[in-house]
Amino acid sequence: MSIEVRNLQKAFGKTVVCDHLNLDIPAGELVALLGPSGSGKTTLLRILAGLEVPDAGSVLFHGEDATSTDVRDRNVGFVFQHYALFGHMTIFENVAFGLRVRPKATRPSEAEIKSKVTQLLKLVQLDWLADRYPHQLSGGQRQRIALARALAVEPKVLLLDEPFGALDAKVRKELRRWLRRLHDEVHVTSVFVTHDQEEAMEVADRIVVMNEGRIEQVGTPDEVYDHPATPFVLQFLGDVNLFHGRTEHTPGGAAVKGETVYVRPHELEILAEAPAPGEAGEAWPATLSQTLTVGPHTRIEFQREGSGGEAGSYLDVELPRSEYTALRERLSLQRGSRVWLRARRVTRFEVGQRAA
Ligand SMILES: Nc1ncnc2c1ncn2[C@@H]1O[C@H](COP(=O)(O)OP(=O)(O)OP(=O)(O)O)[C@@H](O)[C@H]1O
Repeated sequence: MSIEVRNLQKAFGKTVVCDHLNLDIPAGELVALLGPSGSGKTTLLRILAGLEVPDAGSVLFHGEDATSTDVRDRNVGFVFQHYALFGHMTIFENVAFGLRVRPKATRPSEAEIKSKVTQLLKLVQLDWLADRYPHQLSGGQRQRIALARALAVEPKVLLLDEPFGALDAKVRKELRRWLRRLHDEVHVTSVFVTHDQEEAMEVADRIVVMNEGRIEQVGTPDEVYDHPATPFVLQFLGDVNLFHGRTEHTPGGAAVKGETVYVRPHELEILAEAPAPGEAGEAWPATLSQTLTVGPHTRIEFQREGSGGEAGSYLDVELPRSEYTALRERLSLQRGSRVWLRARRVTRFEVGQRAA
């Protein structure tokens, strides 16, 4: 089922949490709402669910206005970060719950419930845990059961709020891939909230980047990473080095037009000497100040040289560990080494600002 959000507004007191939001989610997509804490992701999700009422605007499910439809009639499934399973029920009964509480007319038979729950437990690859109780499961297993329980009632839309937030890094990673595969099997339109850009990039078909109640950009993971629409998106999706580019005074001198140049750490290469005049790419002289190796990557911190206002500021370069080791040998790199850093790729944004 497709979801459309039209001109949605919501404020808590004076805090505007959803600021004229417009969004189209085609049926069957897996979409991530990504943004920092307080950007309005959860509030948007709760409005989609019918747990929160917007001040203005509308939500359409499959083209029909669902803004005032009760949460029970929206046919949505939820999975939350701390989605407590019923502790006194077995895993099987937890998953069966949504089917058993249906009104008699639409309640499946006992045989149908058994077959459906077994099928769902197989889908989340935990059928061998059917007779256990929630406290006997790991956190990751519990979240998979929570998903099976949400899917049991065949929701038209699945809403997940930081579903893996409470789990440790390794389990989170496993569950992300698992969620992606699961979605490829069931194809239910799904929206999940996360503040983790890696999680969004790895799992989602499309990412909605939110900031201060507004949508900054909607796009595939590649689109938002390679072609960020705003400086916020660029900076939120990964580390970046920042340079202040040229500044122009507009006629009359009332306003200053500037430019900021952004380069990601893995887009900088280390050269022993200044590039020859006319060679492509911008380059900056810098001094190596320290290196840090974490797993397969080495992060090398440099300080800019020169006499401009940015002399002394730090620049990060990131290389695969083996590549850095080879380069260190070749250029005899050590703390204090003077090199040039050349950008393979830069992103520029104009900054229009009033002159002081
Ligand atoms: N019921 C409420 N009453 C008052 N303020 C609220 C309420 N719910 C949310 N807020 C405020 O609205 C803003 C957005 O909250 P929301 O939970 O939607 O953001 P979020 O992007 O999901 O953040 P997080 O990642 O921290 O959950 C926050 O400033 C929050 O304090």
